[in-house]
Amino acid sequence: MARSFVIKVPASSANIGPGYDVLGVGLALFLELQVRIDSLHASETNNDANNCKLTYSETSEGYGSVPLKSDSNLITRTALYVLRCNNIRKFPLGTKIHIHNPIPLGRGLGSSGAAVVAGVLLGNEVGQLGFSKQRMLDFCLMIERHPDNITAAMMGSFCGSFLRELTPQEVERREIPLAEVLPEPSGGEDTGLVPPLPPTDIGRHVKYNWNPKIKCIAIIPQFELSTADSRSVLPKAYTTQDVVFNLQRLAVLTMALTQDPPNADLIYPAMQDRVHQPYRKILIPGLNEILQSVTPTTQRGLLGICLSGAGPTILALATENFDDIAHEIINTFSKNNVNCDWKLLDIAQDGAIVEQLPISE
Ligand SMILES: Nc1ncnc2c1ncn2[C@@H]1O[C@H](COP(=O)(O)OP(=O)(O)OP(=O)(O)O)[C@@H](O)[C@H]1O
Ligand SMILES: N[C@@H](CCO)C(=O)O
Repeated sequence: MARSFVIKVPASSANIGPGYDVLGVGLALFLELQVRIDSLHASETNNDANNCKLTYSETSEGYGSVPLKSDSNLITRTALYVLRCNNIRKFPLGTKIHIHNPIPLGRGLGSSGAAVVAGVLLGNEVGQLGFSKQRMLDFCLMIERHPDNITAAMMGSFCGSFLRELTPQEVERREIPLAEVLPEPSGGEDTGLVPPLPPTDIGRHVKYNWNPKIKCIAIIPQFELSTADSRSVLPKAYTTQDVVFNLQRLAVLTMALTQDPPNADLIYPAMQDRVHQPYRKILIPGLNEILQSVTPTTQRGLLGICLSGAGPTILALATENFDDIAHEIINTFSKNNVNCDWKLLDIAQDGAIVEQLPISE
């Protein structure tokens, strides 16, 4: 019998200033997969080694560059990893997936986190594995090995998370090469390898409140910066002073963003950071000037400003005056020869969801 369902996963902004690899907020901009499984039309998916035909909407971010073979696309590779951990080698016969992706790639809005979360939900759903969201986080964290974007995309809202310490045996299961977790695109024969199941509860998280008056302005430069490149410029060690600087602000910020009315005098300084932004300035022309010059004093309604995730997007939190704030930042970027788009985004409260659709012949 045919089955049809939709998977929706929000974009996310990680770090929020001092919360490097800790804080993440889900944003109401959704990666969407329309999935149909119909074995009576299996011939349509015959030319894919894993029984899966992928299409990508023309209006999506990454159209033309995102691979559409199931063993190379991040979403379906992730789903295959989940299936293979559970001894299922392929998608069910006649699986068709149409992807619509409005999340810009490599900009600091959690596109890869959303793709990984979507892939794990897809594997869980097509394999009818019945995993909880908490268990699905474990699979995600085998692939994207910091929990901030992943947790916000899976759980929604404003989250704080950490990776728990693993036992030596669990580390062995977690430290297997990524190529074994996500089989390399090969075009060759399935090796039959069964990857180990991930340890349980790798990631622990809490959801904080978020004052709904606080809106997210994302100013999105028109160039990509991969998370790997943006992490490569960070130091291996920090001074006690810089660590304490961030910890103090992190503790205050999580509560400050819940308070009503939001207090810019508290939020703005609590969003300062000494762990990642200072080092990433060399990769993002104009970042230094923007972080220094756009303040609640210069911009009515602004509460705080930071790099979104690994950048290059800027996240400005504000209660009003969104257009002016965005254009002030866009103008500074443009003086540095960087063109931008911008979006005003609400918080995605619920995180990733699967909606079953009525069966049609
Ligand atoms: N919908 C998608 N389908 C397939 N691959 C995707 C999709 N979204 C993202 N990717 C892959 O993830 C890469 C971007 O990941 P990267 O971690 O560098 O940036 P990001 O997730 O957008 O930013 P950040 O992690 O800082 O928020 C893309 O180049 C692409 O390879
Ligand atoms: N915390 C991560 C988020 C990007 O994936 C970083 O800043 O590198």
